[in-house]
Amino acid sequence: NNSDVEEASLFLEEYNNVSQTTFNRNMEAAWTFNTNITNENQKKMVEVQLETDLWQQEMANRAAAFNTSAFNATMQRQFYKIKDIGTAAMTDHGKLQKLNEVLSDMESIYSTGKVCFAENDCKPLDPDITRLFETSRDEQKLRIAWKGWRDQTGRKMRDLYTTFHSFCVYPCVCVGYADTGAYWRSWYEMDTFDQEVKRLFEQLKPLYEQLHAFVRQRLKKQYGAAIFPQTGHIPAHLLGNMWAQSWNSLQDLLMPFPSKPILDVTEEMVKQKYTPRKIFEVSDDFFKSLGMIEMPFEFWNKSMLERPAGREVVCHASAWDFYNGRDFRVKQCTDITMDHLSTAHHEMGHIEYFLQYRNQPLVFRDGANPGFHEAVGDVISLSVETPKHLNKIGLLPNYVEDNETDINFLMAMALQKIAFLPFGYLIDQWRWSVFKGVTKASDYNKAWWNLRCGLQGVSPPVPRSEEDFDPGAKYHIPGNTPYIRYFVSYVLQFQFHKALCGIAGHNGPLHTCDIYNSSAAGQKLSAMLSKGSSQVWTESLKELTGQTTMSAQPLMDYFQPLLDYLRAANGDEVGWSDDCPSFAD
Ligand SMILES: C[C@H](NC(=O)O)C(=O)O
Ligand SMILES: [Zn+2]
Repeated sequence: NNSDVEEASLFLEEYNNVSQTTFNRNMEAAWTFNTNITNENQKKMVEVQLETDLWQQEMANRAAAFNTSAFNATMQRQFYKIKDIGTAAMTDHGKLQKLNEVLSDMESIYSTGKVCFAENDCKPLDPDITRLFETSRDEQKLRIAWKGWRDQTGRKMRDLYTTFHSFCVYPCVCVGYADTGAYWRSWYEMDTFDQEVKRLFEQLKPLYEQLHAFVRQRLKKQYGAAIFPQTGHIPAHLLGNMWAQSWNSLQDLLMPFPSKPILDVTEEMVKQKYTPRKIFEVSDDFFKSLGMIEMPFEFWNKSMLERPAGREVVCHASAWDFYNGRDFRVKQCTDITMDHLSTAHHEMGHIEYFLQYRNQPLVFRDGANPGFHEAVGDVISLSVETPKHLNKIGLLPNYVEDNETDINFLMAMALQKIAFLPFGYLIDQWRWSVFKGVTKASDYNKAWWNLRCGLQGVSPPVPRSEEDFDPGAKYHIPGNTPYIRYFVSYVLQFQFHKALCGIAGHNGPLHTCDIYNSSAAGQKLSAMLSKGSSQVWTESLKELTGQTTMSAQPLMDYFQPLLDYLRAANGDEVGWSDDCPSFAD
């Protein structure tokens, strides 16, 4: 085959030109469906997706005709990525079409799901049911909504997911991999990746157990011990979130020192008449303060920053690269809450990454690994959410710093970051076992609740069975978006934060650091982001932090003062038993 470097360069040039228009067209069709869910838009998206997959197959086949062994590392990496196209490699085009249809059907069921409290009283997840979980302390109403959401989403997807699943086990359609899970893990370019995340999870478990014990004890006071199972689990509908994945909306119940000012600035945002646009301008301002790239004209012109009236949309927030170096958008049904301020930073972090690597060859316009992409915005939020910064931008007017507010702040951050860890870890534990064929369709829900009970210490508030399909009630399962990336991000973002705080000249504990206005930090971060996926992520990590491995140490150092407080407050009432209460066999 062909080892001619000249021809190889011409092929890469052609690929980089044609791929921009091919992927741009694909993103536009997906955007049209995501911002207006209709049968016609769904059909069009599936059609364009198939055409894009087939184009990728053709390019992969042409790339395979080259012998790259004598090419330089960058060319070799580009050829590798052009050939590494996952499920798009499926040669049975009928099956490929069916796969894309099943996925879009599940996405549609999830995004149009509503919880009905009465005949003509049905509410969507965003904003209504999300607000209910954040603000209601009515256990019965929460239980109805918890069950209703799962009846209207997961329960309706079980057969579709079983069909999807049949495409993803061995012989995997992702050419060259044992199954789809193996393909997804390959993006981390280390064959010990699953052991690495397991090691990190075990290392962080003691922090989670202490937080879980403290929250359980407070919630028992709030709701009475009678509705808590003897096994030590926390009923999942009481944790302020539809999936019990972040507990920060319970701050009013959980502050160690309740006499001090509350750190949830939602009320102040509403009082100051914040709009969705204002929320994104606050985030844009932070990136500008670091000397990074500000949001371009198209971003403000073409994003969907709030839920439109009169049509169905996919409300789960996401950031979009239209692969032409100019057009980048966020789609978010923004509500005026602190959680959405944080989400806006998360999504804009993706856009900043797109902007930083927009001149890379197309196959390098990606995160160094998927966890990097999820971490960018959250790193900025670690500065924004400090009381010092919230005070600076006028959202926390009467704030006085002392030891008690310090612990309160760490508790607020732990309810976001520590609470998330087992959830961020378990979703792909479940999915990888499904893709491997270890978890069969007949055990989907049992395997799910074994993980939810075992790792997260939560229990279902109503009995579950294999009639249900609770994984389908979480966006990323019907959306087929890998999830371990968020667990990786929650570890990496503290490593990034520690490094950037050092560069910004911060003195004192990590949790008081705010890198706002530090052009030195901005330059260092930009330099790393601009590399995209052109080099292995350990090189990118080294350029930013000096380390070449993921480390939970910065996260643990950040929360150390809280851990000391929790250990003293909890005594030995810590942990839960492995058996899963109220799972009907
Ligand atoms: C943590 C994850 N974030 C995201 O999807 O952007 C979630 O919302 O479940
Ligand atoms: Zn994200």
